[in-house]
Amino acid sequence: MEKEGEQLCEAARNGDIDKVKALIGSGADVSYFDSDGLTPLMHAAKLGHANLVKTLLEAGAPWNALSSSNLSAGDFAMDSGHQEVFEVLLNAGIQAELILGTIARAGNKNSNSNGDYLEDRVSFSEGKLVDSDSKAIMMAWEKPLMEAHAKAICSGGGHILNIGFGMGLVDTAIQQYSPVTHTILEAHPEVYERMLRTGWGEKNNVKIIFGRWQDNLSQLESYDGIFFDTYGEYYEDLREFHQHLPKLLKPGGIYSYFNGLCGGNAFFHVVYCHLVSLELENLGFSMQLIPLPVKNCLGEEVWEGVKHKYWQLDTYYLPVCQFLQDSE
Ligand SMILES: C[S@@+](CC[C@H](N)C(=O)[O-])C[C@H]1O[C@@H](n2cnc3c(N)ncnc32)[C@H](O)[C@@H]1O
Repeated sequence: MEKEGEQLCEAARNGDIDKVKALIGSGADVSYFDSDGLTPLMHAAKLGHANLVKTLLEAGAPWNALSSSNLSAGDFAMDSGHQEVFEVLLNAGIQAELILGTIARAGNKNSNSNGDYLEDRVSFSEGKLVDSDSKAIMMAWEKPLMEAHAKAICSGGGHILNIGFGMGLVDTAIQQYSPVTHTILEAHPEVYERMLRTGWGEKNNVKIIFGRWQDNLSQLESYDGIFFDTYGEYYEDLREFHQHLPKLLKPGGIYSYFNGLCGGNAFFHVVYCHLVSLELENLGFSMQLIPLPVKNCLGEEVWEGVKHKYWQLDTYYLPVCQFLQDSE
């Protein structure tokens, strides 16, 4: 098996599609990792062999396998500038995640993703808010990003909704635009208690709703700007929130969310940016991703004492979604 695996990797490197097909036909393992920790798909992607990439994917090669340095075939294609291979892998990733998502939703109907986190202790310190496991809930390096999100959702003034207070960075920035009303939904008891202690309950235009957004939809109205940034939730929760957006956002209103999906891998992040774009466009929103460089605000010292480095990319893509439908 090992011998065929090595031969498959070599044939993939050489772009020898006939040899690859013959080896697959005789049972070679398409998900084999060679002694460098690379799969045949990674080799083909790295060298830009688009047809070979398609053949390997059709034979069941995993699009999302990772090398020992945490790179996928798509990362290799991106890094080497092989556009056609990149697009083939991107489509494979989107298709696979759409199918897996549908299966997961069918089996997961009544689960509550962040029940444990909401019962857990959190602690605030200089520059960060962490859970009891030292995982960062929110960090000060995100301040310029939060300011950019606030600017986007407040561009039309009016009534603003923010879901997830955290360190209050985005809410502080929203206040600079003096919205008519500023509604904040926050589910964690200690975060909520700190909001009250620091005077958020006394601001004239602020309405705080304590609880999970899922349990408080009936208290919400419709808004000119909405921002969504929760913790301990997953893509599925974001997706579920998006199903409510057509009711929550006024025509012409702006919606944005913290775009941290798969922030540890550049190619997976691109796959998820596309998935969310597709889904929002299907719901009647236009979607733009504005690139913001973040490399310079992210030195190694930023992550000291934090368990999981949730962001490792040089660019942040700020989503700006506009509701295009006319009101009837
Ligand atoms: C990443 S922080 C938000 C950071 C915030 N954008 C800022 O600028 O500081 C996420 C917040 O969402 C809250 N949260 C988590 N799940 C929630 C839910 N289902 N409904 C409402 N708030 C939630 C968390 O308690 C936490 O305070």
